[in-house]
Amino acid sequence: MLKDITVIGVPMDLGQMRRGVDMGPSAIRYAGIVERLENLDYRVEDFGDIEIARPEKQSIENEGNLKNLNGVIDASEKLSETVSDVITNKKFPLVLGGDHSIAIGTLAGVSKHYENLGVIWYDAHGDLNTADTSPSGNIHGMPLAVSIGIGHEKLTRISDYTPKIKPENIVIIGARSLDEGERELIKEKGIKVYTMHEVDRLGMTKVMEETIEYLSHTDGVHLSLDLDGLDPHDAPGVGTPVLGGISYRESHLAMEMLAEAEIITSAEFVEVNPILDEKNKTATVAVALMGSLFGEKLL
Ligand SMILES: NC(=[NH2+])NCCC[C@H](N)C(=O)O
Ligand SMILES: [Mn+2]
Ligand SMILES: [Mn+2]
Repeated sequence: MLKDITVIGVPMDLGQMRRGVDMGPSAIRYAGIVERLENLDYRVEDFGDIEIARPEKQSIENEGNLKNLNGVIDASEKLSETVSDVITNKKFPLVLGGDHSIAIGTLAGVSKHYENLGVIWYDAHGDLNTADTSPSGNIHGMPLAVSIGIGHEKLTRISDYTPKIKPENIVIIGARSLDEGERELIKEKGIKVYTMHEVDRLGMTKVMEETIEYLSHTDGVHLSLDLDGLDPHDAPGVGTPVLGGISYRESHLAMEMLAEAEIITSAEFVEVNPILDEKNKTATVAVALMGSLFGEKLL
């Protein structure tokens, strides 16, 4: 892994309707992310936050079934450029959300730099909806579809190219809530998914061994970790919690195995909502997982 990390905050809340997720980056910084990584001998630079339009200032514009479309597009373009610059400067981009719609911008910035980018989508959800299939109109339920080139043109063409990633380079881990259209897309595109059934049945060790093997032909791997992939008992501060999730321990194991395999080239941790949290527990869990991802060990 690169020895230089740039932390980028994205106080995005336009991709869903619950207030508070814009404070995610602050909560993660408060939980000590910079110090944690510095203690592992990384040089860490905090870029600060990407500016997000506040709905109070600009009228909430819905286009079809896409809430706050223009605000999400603006932020995605800015984030894409910032992430791309970080990679050009040979630094590891570590993006802190914010709701999961930010993955549209992150992947737009990352994928330019790889021929064959792999993506690990650690999440209770597939985030594979489009305006037509989404039950909510919330764009945080759409970023993975957008990144394979499916959805509104203004979203799929962020940074002027599409698609960002190939369906066969994606592994979803922790899924337990999929909408009908998402199931169809998964089947149609043959996307690799480890639902909670497989996590239980195989155990996290096997799931990660297989994931690492499955992505071995890629030239970079982006980790997009939605804190709601974890069980709400361990990560209560999320906007769309789903019971029966991945445990804190399994998640540490997953991060440790990724660290050992040395395959992760960019990462984002999303959906931390301090208003819904218990004493910053979810941000603290996020920071602990980032510690493991970057090689923290007990002995
Ligand atoms: N990133 C997330 N937490 N996504 C939740 C999506 C929930 C639901 N599938 C929707 O489209 O609205
Ligand atoms: Mn989710
Ligand atoms: Mn998600």
